[in-house]
Amino acid sequence: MKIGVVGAGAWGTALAQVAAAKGDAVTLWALEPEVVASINDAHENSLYLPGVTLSPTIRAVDDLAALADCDALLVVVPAQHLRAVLRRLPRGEAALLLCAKGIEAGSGLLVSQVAQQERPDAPIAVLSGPTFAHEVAAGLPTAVTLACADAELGQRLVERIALPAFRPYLSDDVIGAEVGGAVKNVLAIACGVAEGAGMGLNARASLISRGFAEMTRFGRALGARAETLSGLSGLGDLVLTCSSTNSRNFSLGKGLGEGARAADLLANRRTVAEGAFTAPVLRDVARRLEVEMPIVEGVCALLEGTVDVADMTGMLLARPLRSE
Ligand SMILES: NC(=O)C1=CN([C@@H]2O[C@H](COP(=O)(O)OP(=O)(O)OC[C@H]3O[C@@H](n4cnc5c(N)ncnc54)[C@H](O)[C@@H]3O)[C@@H](O)[C@H]2O)C=CC1
Ligand SMILES: O=C(CO)COP(=O)(O)O
Repeated sequence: MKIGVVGAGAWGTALAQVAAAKGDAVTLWALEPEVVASINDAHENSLYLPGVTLSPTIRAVDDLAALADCDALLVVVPAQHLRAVLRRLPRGEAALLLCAKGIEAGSGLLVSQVAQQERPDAPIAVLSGPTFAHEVAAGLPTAVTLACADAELGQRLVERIALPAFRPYLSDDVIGAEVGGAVKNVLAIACGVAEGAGMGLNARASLISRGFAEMTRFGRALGARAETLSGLSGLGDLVLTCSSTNSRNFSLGKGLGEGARAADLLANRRTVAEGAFTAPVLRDVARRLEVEMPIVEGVCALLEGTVDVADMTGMLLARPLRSE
């Protein structure tokens, strides 16, 4: 199975390294010419994954047409750019393994739903789970969810990307795998806020736990299965992302908790904090589905600057007492 990777940020580069680990050639499309040059000349992505020596079998390209002969494409561009990039991909039979975590602004669609609209004939799968890119690139033990409605294709993809320290678990719940990855980014912002404002570890644990209840309610409303939400791509990724400043979303929240404005924290940043883009559209979809998501509502209000940290905390703590 010839693999191509679309998007050479930290995660696309780490996944190219995974796909190349068995010695196969991997074509990696990068948006930025300096990333193409850095990978081909120095076997390093000095912009997005500095310090990692990449396999020499990874060839970076700046032209999406170079992916035309691939059997499977790992699509790793941020959720808000996915539709535009899919429109420019060469037509073909390649399976799309979608690796971004987010909900598209405007449409309110999950990544697989965007891909189905743009590439209705392409077989689709989703890769998600607790995966900091630099740890995967360093070969540290990692387990992920690979979700695909077509069990045979899913099995082939699992076997193609599995490594001794990179362990995919197969699922047929595509929506469930995506909901976890999209929602946890918003909840990680909330946990970062608690960290930045010095609220303590009890607060963080409560946000993870009550946030998981929000994720589960939202996922169930979209048809996700409960066991997917409590698996690697749901609870697993929630715990990872809510626990470390290695997470861009947690770090963004920490800055907010310390009193910075969202616009200042987001200005001129090169790396993506998907939760900032997912939050308002997640809130809108949840309201439409009549799913209660008070933590997500609070994160949105803080990002929009309509409340400060004290207001947000007060609003969450003053909600009516209820059973768990
Ligand atoms: N970094 C990580 O540890 C992980 C990231 N992800 C997800 O993977 C996706 C990509 O994230 P990263 O690789 O971390 O990105 P990154 O933050 O390292 O880099 C930003 C990426 O956005 C691309 N980009 C910027 N403007 C663009 C445009 N107009 N069109 C197309 N691409 C554009 C850049 O070329 C670059 O590839 C996100 O959805 C993220 O949530 C998932 C798992 C782990
Ligand atoms: O998705 C991730 C880990 O699974 C990466 O999280 P951040 O995008 O918050 O850095």
